[in-house]
Amino acid sequence: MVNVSTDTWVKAPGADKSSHHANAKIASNVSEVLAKKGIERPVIIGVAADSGCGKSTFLRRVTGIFGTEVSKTHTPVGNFISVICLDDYHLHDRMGRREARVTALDGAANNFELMASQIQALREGKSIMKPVYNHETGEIDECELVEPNHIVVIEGLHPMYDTRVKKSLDFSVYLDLADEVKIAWKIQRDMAERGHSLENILASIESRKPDFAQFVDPQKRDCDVVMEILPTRLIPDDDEKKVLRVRLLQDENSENFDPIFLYDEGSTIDWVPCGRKLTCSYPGIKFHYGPDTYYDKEVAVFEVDGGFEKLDEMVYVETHIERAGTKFFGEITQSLLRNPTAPGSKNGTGLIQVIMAMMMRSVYEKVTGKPVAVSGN
Ligand SMILES: Nc1ncnc2c1ncn2[C@@H]1O[C@H](COP(=O)(O)OP(=O)(O)OP(=O)(O)O)[C@@H](O)[C@H]1O
Ligand SMILES: O=C(CO)[C@H](O)[C@H](O)COP(=O)(O)O
Repeated sequence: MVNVSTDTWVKAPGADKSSHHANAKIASNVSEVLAKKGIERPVIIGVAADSGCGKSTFLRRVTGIFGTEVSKTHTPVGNFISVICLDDYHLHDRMGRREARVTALDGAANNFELMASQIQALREGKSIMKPVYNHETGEIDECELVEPNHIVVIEGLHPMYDTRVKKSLDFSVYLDLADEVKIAWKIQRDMAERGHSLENILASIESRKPDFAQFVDPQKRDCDVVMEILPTRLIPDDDEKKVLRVRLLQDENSENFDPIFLYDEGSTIDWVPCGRKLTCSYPGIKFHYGPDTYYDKEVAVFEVDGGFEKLDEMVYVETHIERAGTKFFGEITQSLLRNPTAPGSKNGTGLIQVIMAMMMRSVYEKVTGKPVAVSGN
């Protein structure tokens, strides 16, 4: 642990943009953590999505792939990955935003100067004293120490919005939910877990739409992978939005990763594996793989529409998924089995989240040249 008192600290650029951030600091030299943890160069990964779109669920699935616990906390939980919630760079507290009549999604309501200087500092191996946005109170709490780690995930509304922050990323992910799915998940969460009323939830989603469209949604056009979560095409008008069609859009020309493919790279395949080797209940499951264009980019699409019943049978599907970066036979299936009750374990969201977690591992290994120890085989 870096001894905060001995480190020499300098005020972080952007700290003067808000009184809440006045104590934000950056260590003036590379922290001892790098040597002690054997960190070559911290790998920075951005995960962008609106509130309630599954970022935490995805990052919990990253558990086990790296052999450590990863949760939405502000200090390194495991010995490998740290997660920073970018809400911590809100310029105002909740009351301040109400008075300024601005939403948290608005670029002007976030301190990108501070975000860029601190994420770059972590990438250079320096520790930072970072503000903390408290969602319980809506206030901005005292700064806390965040040390560099092998992987630093920055997740939230704007990881790819500011060009300086975007340039610091080694891998970028966007979770793109269709409105009807986002509403279904928000209702499920904000009513069940946060006691909100249906009308408040719907009003909140509506009020956020203009700023979401202007400041958050455009990030999906230029990132390494997009996970689209849409209503199924296997049945018409699925009111509950329980059956999902999930598409992984993979940039074919990304610097740090190679897209996965089904069977034969570059081909176009529709595959319905239900039958003797994969137990499906209505409406079953359908895979698609093939080339497409996405905002003038060439992408390789891996799509899963529907769901499956028995997690262990996924090993049959896994044998036909190529270049997923697995380290032993059945690793994707084992990772699903590690979290059998996690949301989406029996549909494309769980499967593709595990695949993206393995992409994160492959990016780390490519950038650092260091293999990640395999856990759990
Ligand atoms: N694949 C899934 N299938 C069904 N429900 C899901 C799935 N992933 C997440 N959810 C549900 O959606 C809600 C939000 O998920 P989660 O907390 O992971 O999102 P988040 O982006 O981290 O939210 P926030 O930014 O508000 O903290 C939760 O109720 C969760 O159970
Ligand atoms: O879009 C969000 C990202 O999570 C939140 O609404 C934003 O961070 C403000 O949080 P709160 O509503 O708790 O004040």
